[in-house]
Amino acid sequence: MGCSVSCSNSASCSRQIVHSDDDKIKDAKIIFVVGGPGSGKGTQCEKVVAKYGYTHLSSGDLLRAEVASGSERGKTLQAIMQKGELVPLDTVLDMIKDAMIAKADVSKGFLIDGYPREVKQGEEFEKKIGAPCLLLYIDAKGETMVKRLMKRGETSGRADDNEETIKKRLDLYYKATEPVIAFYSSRGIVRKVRLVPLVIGYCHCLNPQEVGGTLIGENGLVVMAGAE
Ligand SMILES: Nc1nc2c(ncn2[C@@H]2O[C@H](COP(=O)(O)OP(=O)(O)OP(=O)(O)O)[C@@H](O)[C@H]2O)c(=O)[nH]1
Ligand SMILES: Nc1ncnc2c1ncn2[C@H]1C[C@H](O)[C@@H](COP(=O)(O)OP(=O)(O)O)O1
Repeated sequence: MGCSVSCSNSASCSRQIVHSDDDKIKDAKIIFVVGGPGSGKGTQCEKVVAKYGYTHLSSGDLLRAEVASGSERGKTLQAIMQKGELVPLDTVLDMIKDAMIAKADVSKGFLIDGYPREVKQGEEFEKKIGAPCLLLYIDAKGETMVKRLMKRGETSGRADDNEETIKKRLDLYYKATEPVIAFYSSRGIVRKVRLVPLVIGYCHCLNPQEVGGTLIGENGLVVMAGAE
């Protein structure tokens, strides 16, 4: 919801200044988090949130919440997601925007996980919301992603964590999402995150300069630890 403020000098000013919801997020710090299915986007986002207090918004989680609500829109989405396909751009973008607005007053910045899935999604996001300052690209081998998702599928209850749909999601990732990385690389804002085996505690594999100083504090190092 927007709020409006009237000009105090009504004699000289009859104009109303309207602060819309869009204004609330227009200067928000935005970090896209991109990677294949099961690459560990959600896992790494949790670590960044724990350390830096950013707001984590996963497009997949937002869509699954809509499905769980039982709404008509959720039913349509479920059918698409079960097949491992992308839902319509406007739907996912509206959901992300609403979620950002809802958190705008308390957020230090947003980790947008699972978006953009294709270059067009990035372009539309920038038109409707704003530009990202960084894109974290979580890199993982195809066979690693498949292995993890098959394992996750044993307990996740996710209709798309099965062999056939995982393969389709992976194919779509290579076809549609990898070009996103090339698109933002040309702007110099992509940071490729290679997960290294976690032995004990955190692995400091990126430094503040490498992430442009945007994600972290003065002495901090970005925490990105994982394992095959
Ligand atoms: N062995 C291992 N497993 C991991 C690592 N990171 C994540 N996982 C597991 O791999 C699975 C996928 O991780 P997620 O963080 O959900 O990956 P995601 O990219 O968000 O996946 P989607 O939700 O499908 O987009 C989960 O079961 C994680 O527990 C890692 O570094 N090593
Ligand atoms: N930005 C986006 N655009 C369109 N569809 C999306 C989307 N983010 C998620 N979805 C849909 C299609 C995906 O197959 C499904 C699950 O997404 P996800 O939770 O990010 O998992 P994954 O990355 O493993 O595919 O939700």
